[in-house]
Amino acid sequence: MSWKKSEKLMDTIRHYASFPATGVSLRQMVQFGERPSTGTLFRASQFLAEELPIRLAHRVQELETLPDGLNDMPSVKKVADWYAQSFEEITTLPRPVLDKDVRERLLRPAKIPGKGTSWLSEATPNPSIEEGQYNSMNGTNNGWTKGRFPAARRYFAMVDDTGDWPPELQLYNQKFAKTLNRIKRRHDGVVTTMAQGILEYKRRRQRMQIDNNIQSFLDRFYMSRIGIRMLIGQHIALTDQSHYRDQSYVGIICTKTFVKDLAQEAIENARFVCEDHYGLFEAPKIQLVCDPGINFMYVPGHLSHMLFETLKNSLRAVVETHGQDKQDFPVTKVIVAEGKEDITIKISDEGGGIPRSAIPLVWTYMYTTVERTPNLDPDFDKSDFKAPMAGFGYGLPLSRLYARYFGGDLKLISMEGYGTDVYLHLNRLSSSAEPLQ
Ligand SMILES: Nc1ncnc2c1ncn2[C@@H]1O[C@H](COP(=O)(O)OP(=O)(O)OP(=O)(O)O)[C@@H](O)[C@H]1O
Repeated sequence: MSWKKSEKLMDTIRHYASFPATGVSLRQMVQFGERPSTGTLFRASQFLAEELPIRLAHRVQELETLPDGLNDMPSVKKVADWYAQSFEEITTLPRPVLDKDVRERLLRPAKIPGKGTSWLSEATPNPSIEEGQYNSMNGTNNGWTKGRFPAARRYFAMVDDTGDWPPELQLYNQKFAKTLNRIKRRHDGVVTTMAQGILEYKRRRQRMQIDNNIQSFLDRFYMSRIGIRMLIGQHIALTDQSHYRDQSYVGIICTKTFVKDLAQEAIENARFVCEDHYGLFEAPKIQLVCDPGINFMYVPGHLSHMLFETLKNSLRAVVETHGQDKQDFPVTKVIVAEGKEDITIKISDEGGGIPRSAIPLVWTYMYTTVERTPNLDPDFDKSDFKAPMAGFGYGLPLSRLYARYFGGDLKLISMEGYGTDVYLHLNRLSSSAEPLQ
């Protein structure tokens, strides 16, 4: 069944796109509660029922006005339609009619014994982001943007939960989570489909590389996607509390993410993919130096992704520099350091490094030294972006966005002729705001 957007829907999208997004920090998401009650979840649903359409609307508008005909590429149109359809589904979901008492109670913050009223802590500016770096609004909405942190505190808050809530609230929460689930699945293939759109554009225009405009659009677009999926994933997990019996989880956030365990797993996965890809009996070795006690609050899925992508790059460089038939490869070292502000992971390989002139290129989407970009099968849409050994040129730029999303960063220093050091900084204060879209 094909879906078409109406003019009326586009008007509503334009209206929502005139409001700025409200950033939420990792700490705020966790303070919001391990097992939120029906009333608290309802408040969060209400917040998201406004916040997600605002974020989706910005993306639809931007996708539709991309320069140089990029907006006309079939895959780009497909992605824009997914965003518009999801916008429609959230904004048309009927909300329960509540009587005055319930409405007032929903606005009363919970009192936590010994702690007073449970307003969330303020988000602090994200240290890795210059103001407006990932913002598509070009500072036209300053009046609104200034108020963004108090807004997050107002909406994303625990409510007074003494006594029962009317059944409509619970019903709405369930319906809302179901809608979010459907949306999340619809958007699974966004990264691959957008990559396909860029390929279509590069072929049509006979371009080798994308220009700065498109590069910064993609940065904004994928950063926004990380944020949207984080909010959606967190809300679904909090509504369906059966998944996370583990005490250290709040939704998809793990308050005790043990770096050594995750790094070990990423090393095994990257070596496995490397052995498989090059037909090696044994992939180059990776040495891990990490105090087993190091842990912090993070989203384990994000950390695994970044480690896996950077380790794969190192293994590929080592194998290709020293030759596949070599018996003994130089060992890649992964060193984890714990500071007050950051946990830093350094990945040092002896894979020959990268020429200085190519360093800016490694951060651009679709830059890869793989000769033939693997064909993007349209059926691939269904799954999330799972890269093979290499080939799309998305590994580094996307990993850097994941790092920056929670106030960290990813840096790369190379010694051409010897090897590369990648520094993955992870901000452990967890109070920094999302880069706003
Ligand atoms: N550790 C490294 N040593 C040498 N070259 C590297 C290293 N890491 C990255 N590169 C270079 O940077 C390019 C881009 O890396 P990136 O991870 O973004 O994409 P990719 O590995 O080619 O593809 P994929 O999207 O599948 O990860 C690589 O093709 C490679 O040439």
